[in-house]
Amino acid sequence: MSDAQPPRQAIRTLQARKRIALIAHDGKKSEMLEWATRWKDTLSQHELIGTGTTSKRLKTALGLEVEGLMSGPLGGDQQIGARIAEQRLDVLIFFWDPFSPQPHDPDVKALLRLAALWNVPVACNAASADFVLSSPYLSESYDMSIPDAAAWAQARTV
Ligand SMILES: O=C(CO)COP(=O)(O)O
Repeated sequence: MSDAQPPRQAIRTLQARKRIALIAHDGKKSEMLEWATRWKDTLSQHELIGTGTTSKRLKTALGLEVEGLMSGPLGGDQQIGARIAEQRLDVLIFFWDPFSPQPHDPDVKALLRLAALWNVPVACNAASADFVLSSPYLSESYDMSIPDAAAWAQARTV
């Protein structure tokens, strides 16, 4: 077991207009479309990004503006993870499929780890996504605690 962890926390302020990632595994894509249809007006007030196929489906079916990254199995989850590490993502809505093993399972796990690490709000199903989108914090600025990366680098002696 390692006791290596960031020695203290820093504050990160999220702006009122959030950067929201939308991702759904194939078995969950229709559920995501149904959910996003219900929340279309709210979603359109924020900046949306998504993995390749999910973003394409949302754009085509709902006419939402969504920045499309790579498809998940081709590295899309890792691209979203990079946005989290760079503090360029505020909310993650990820309908992952508990019934289908994915070829890129390690990428999925890595993405969820980074979201947990950087204190990014995550919803992994429609009910939790309803809670996140109906939160008053979604349309306000919000101060959250994140690991202090500079203090971590300084404290490392290995
Ligand atoms: O596989 C995914 C997330 O792990 C989603 O990728 P697509 O949106 O390209 O289907």
